[in-house]
Amino acid sequence: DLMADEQSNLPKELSEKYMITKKIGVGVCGEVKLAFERATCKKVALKTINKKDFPASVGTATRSAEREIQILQKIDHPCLIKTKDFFQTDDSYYIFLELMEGGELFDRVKSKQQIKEPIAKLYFYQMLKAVEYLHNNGIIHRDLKPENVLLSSHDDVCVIKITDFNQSKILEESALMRTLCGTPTYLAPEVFTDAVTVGYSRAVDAWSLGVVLFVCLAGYPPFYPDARIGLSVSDQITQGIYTFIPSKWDGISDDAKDVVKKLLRVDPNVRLTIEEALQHPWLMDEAMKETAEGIMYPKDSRDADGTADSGDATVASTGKRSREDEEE
Ligand SMILES: NC(=O)c1ccc2nc(-c3ccc(Oc4cccc(O)c4)cc3)[nH]c2c1
Repeated sequence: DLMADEQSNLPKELSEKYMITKKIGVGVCGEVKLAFERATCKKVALKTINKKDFPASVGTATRSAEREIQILQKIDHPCLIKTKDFFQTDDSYYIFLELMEGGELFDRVKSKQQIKEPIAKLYFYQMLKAVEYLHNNGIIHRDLKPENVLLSSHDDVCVIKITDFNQSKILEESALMRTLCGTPTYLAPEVFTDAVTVGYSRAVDAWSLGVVLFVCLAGYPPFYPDARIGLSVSDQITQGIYTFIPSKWDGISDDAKDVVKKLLRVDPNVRLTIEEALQHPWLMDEAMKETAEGIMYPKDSRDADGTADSGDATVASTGKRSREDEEE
């Protein structure tokens, strides 16, 4: 496990409460280790963010770390990772998170080559519900990928949780919104026409979920470096050029392909929103939703009349946010 010196420069109260062992994941901004709470012997994940890792932009690292921590402590949804504990020193943040025994979706797809369609649909439905919750709370994830989708167990049917809010963005009321609330007597026309396209930053999450769904179903990514394509990955993306390789996609339903096509639309204005994806025929599958709701809101958390205690409590206070809730 940890080298003695690493264990030694941890805050004393952290070492007294937890035993840190092996590395289980590496993020862009730090690493994730397996830890045990000494009092309960329960396993937890420890995400360490070193402030000094980006000397040049130490300000940015700290701000994004603080934003990540702010989001982690505010969110409450069965498909979003929860914080268990938190420590800070001059040069690092230590965030204790619930341990997801099934590991990262990335490794699951790698080991299974392709995820069976009904299971991919169960995972995708949970991702949509998690991102719907984030968007309704004015948060854009901006880094959705299989490495940031964790599985609660080794079983196919399990809860998934989205993690890593290091790249996330919190939507604030914008100057444009305040302008549009005023009297437009002296307002130039382009302010109105520009307003039509502002506020689609959340569409990036829909695109990313399209890529994640593609990878789960097909076992290969839609956009990847390949000399035979003759285009850089960024050109493939900006032109929306990808292939449904028949040998991989033959056994997969047309509805599943249709969701992917409508999420991988280059123009964010016509791309499927999270809400529209939840209404797509592929997701109109009561049996799947029954299974999903059953594992997301296990019966012990249900009250007498069997209704689930909604994980969207926070949303109730803020309700739906219009597209205009975007900073410029
Ligand atoms: N990037 C993040 O913000 C983040 C946040 C939390 C994370 N937890 C894991 C993780 C959890 C369990 C894994 O399998 C194991 C490893 C050891 C024991 C075990 O039971 C399961 C692998 C990765 N990866 C994470 C990444």
